[in-house]
Amino acid sequence: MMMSASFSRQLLISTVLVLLVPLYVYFRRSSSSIRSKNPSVLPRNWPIIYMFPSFMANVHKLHDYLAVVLAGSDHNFRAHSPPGMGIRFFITCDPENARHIFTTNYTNFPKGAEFAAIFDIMGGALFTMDGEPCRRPRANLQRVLSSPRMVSRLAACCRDKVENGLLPLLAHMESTCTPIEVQELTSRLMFDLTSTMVFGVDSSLLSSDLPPMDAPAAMDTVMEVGFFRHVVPAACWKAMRRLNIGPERKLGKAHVVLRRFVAEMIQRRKTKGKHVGRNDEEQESSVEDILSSLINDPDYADDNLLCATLISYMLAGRDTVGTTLPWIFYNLAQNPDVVSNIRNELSPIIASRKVVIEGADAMGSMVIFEPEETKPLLYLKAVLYETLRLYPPAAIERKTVKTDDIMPSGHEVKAGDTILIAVHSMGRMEGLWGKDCLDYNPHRWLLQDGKKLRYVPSHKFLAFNSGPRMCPGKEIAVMQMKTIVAALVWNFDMELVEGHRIQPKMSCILQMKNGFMVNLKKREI
Ligand code: HEM
Repeated sequence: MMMSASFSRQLLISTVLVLLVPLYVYFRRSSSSIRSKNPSVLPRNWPIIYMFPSFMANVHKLHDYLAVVLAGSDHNFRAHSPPGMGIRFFITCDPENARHIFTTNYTNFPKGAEFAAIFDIMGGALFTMDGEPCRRPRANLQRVLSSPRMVSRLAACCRDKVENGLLPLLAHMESTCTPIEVQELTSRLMFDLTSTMVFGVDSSLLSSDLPPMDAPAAMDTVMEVGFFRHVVPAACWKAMRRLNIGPERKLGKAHVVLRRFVAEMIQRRKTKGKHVGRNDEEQESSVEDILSSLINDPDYADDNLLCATLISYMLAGRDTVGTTLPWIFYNLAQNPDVVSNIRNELSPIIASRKVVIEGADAMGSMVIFEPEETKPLLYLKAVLYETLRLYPPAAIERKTVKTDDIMPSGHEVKAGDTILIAVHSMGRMEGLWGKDCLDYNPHRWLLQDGKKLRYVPSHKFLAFNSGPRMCPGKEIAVMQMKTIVAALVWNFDMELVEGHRIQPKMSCILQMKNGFMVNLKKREI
């Protein structure tokens, strides 16, 4: 699943080379826009090459770099190209600006044509759409995802997968003293769960023979080359695509793999013999997966659009939860007190209901938790939110400006400007979260001795987006993460493999570059 070291190098080299060619990607600090509290942390503005050296020196740790720059510039930062080039960036992690962009004046800040071009594999799908055309597909999707039948089916699938896939596999690996790469495992798990949600078919990647991960690897490539496309001028990556060289060559192959995967899954779904699409009324009551809600919809008669849409839902479901889970376990491995608190919250459930997993053999019995049982748990939810505050999978949101506007922070933006909303930085600002903003502390989410979850508006806690395009899968994601984390934390102790370095990958999604290696030990309960 992980990007190979050579591709990683190739991506970095291509990024550097392509950035060196056109002068217009060089950032220039607009002196009037920065009211710095600490000018030393801001990118140095060199003659001719502008902020290019600072940018290149930090591109491998872009999110941390942006957090420092934004903390030093009152949460807002403007970067321009040299005069005449017409490239203007406004980078912000100011919640009031986020509210303006995502809600109050939402129609003035579309994702834009360049965003749609960067994610061309999802061309025409909801994810790349803007404005009024979103309304219908979004409403349809929300209807499907919130139907009681779908919700209970997804909960049952998740529970069964934990019981019959995840726990036995972990028990087996533990018994053979095999260190576990958590990110690959959660990627397999979430790929299977998301395939079931999207196609009604389990892709069975989470099994003891660890089958090849061609389609998940292709999805990772979409996100990694998407990052490349974001940071180099469009003309450059488009030329590389025409010539079929560098990262674009790898992306072309990934597109083929993903389209083939979708075609196979549709075929398997049909062969399964379920009623895929009937009359509206019957379909409404029988929707068990997203595909059956689309297959007879005239809006999706075009096979390319259907394929793009199904790929986008696979990415929305797998990438986000699959990326968040390793960060949760990474934080738990370093905070044993948080692990104890989770176990204390789970204990009363065990007292009232215990399920013994068959097949655990010498490992003894294991316990799972029903999604209904973990639903009311507030501390566990606080653990999820605290992880998403510090490690949001979509670390940067990109918008464009339709007509000239003034931000609540007082900054002017012009039609055609690009706005980057630094979601990752927003979770790390002292002014927003207090002096302990960098500490992992789930208690910050709790009130009244842990009896109430603190309300934080979505424009300040942006992990699930905000406004009309807020994530429609939030409740499902929370259910899945609670079920998985509860089972793992209750049944196993987890220890980081010594010397393993954790760092984010250069990607549109906040994956770990080297994965996350741990040793597991079955708990004696
Ligand atoms: C930790 C879990 C998750 C997080 C943090 C998350 C976050 C997000 C974010 C930030 C967006 C906006 C992306 C953008 O417009 O640039 C989004 C959109 C979306 N999410 Fe989620 N998501 C999660 C899980 C899920 C799940 C499990 C599903 C499916 C059941 C899902 C379905 C979607 C869809 C379909 C969209 C597109 C909505 C639109 O464009 O209007 N997400 N999500």
